[in-house]
Amino acid sequence: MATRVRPGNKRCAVIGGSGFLGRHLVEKLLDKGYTVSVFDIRQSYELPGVTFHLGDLCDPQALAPALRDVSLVFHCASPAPGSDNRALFETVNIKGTRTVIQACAEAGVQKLVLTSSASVVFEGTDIKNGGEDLPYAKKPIDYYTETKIEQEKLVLAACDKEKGFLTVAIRPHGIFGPRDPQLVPILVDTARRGKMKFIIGDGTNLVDFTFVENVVHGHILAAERLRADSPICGKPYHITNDEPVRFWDFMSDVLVGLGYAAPRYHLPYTLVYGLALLLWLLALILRPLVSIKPTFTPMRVALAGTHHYYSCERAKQDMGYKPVVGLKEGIARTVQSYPHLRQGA
Ligand SMILES: NC(=O)C1=CN([C@@H]2O[C@H](COP(=O)(O)OP(=O)(O)OC[C@H]3O[C@@H](n4cnc5c(N)ncnc54)[C@H](OP(=O)(O)O)[C@@H]3O)[C@@H](O)[C@H]2O)C=CC1
Ligand SMILES: CC(C)=CCC[C@@H](C)[C@H]1CC[C@H]2C3=C(CC[C@]12C)[C@@]1(C)CCC(=O)C[C@@H]1CC3
Repeated sequence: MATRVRPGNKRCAVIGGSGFLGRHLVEKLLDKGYTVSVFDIRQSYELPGVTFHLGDLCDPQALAPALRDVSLVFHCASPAPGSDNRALFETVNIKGTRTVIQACAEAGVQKLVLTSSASVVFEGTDIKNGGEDLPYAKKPIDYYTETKIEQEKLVLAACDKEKGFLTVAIRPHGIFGPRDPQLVPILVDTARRGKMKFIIGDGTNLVDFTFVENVVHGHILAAERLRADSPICGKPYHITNDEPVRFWDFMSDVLVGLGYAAPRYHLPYTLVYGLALLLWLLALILRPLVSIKPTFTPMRVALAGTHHYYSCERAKQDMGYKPVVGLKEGIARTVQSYPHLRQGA
């Protein structure tokens, strides 16, 4: 076990710092006077004040140099949720997170902030204003969620005030913003293929979409409030925009902002879910022969057609969280940042 790094030093590490959320987090940490060590499987940019360490987080020897002299670690690396590679999720999110915890202990790190996900309690059915006391999903909607649950449990259980190792988990939901590689690109691709004409269900289902800077703000607040006498030790926190919005209004605002038509025609939820399930089964059966990647997976239909929004009351109370960018402004800034995805570009 290494000696403890001087508490409060402004050196931190961001595991997954080359990714969408990770890079926004790194930029804000630099603004706040931290020096940052990024550990990632790839390097996607260069910035003064940032040292990159490339490697797989499952490899303790690769991780160690990134955690040297660091008192605070953010862990926001994960395989992309769209993958159906169960073994990869298990290796990176479960085994890899154990490695991260062990490497933190060996390096004398004092605080670990995990990026979890609000979807750890989502089973594909309505959640309205869900609190952190909801049980973990018994039937998680996919391997990604299944392994995010185990990852969160591992990190929270590792919180040990006696040993001076403090942990907390941030559960964001539907992160969006400039440079997001998922939400806007998938949406625009679907629109360009002429498949964004339909609204699944009656279109009134409310969902949280969270602007990336609010997610970053929640992470940094949690890190700075994480002390042995703080109520946040070993707990999960929902971080949202605190403005649930109709899923289809959000999609329409982004689409219209980029010059595409908003979806108009309604399809019954159960019909679309049933078809998605059939297609998923067909893709599974035919997998040895052909690779089919359906747009409408059961998971996506559930995300698009149910209520799932979460209360961030606990984060407000325990860490003084308040979103720093409203939804309308977040959408405007996001739309503006994708000139290459505009209709006709
Ligand atoms: N985006 C969202 O809406 C939400 C995200 N989250 C969580 O937030 C976190 C960040 O998500 P996001 O920024 O969107 O994801 P990204 O995929 O953009 O970022 C994750 C980064 O981790 C890297 N990575 C993956 N596997 C490894 C590995 N084995 N070793 C080292 N680095 C690795 C990725 O590299 P590569 O790209 O090459 O795989 C990528 O650079 C994740 O934990 C995710 O579960 C939670 C809720 C919602
Ligand atoms: C709220 C939340 C958890 C958002 C996460 C991001 C993605 C899961 C969504 C981003 C774009 C969405 C999308 C669909 C499903 C959910 C997303 C992938 C559809 C495939 C749903 C069915 C359609 O009619 C087309 C949609 C395209 C965009």
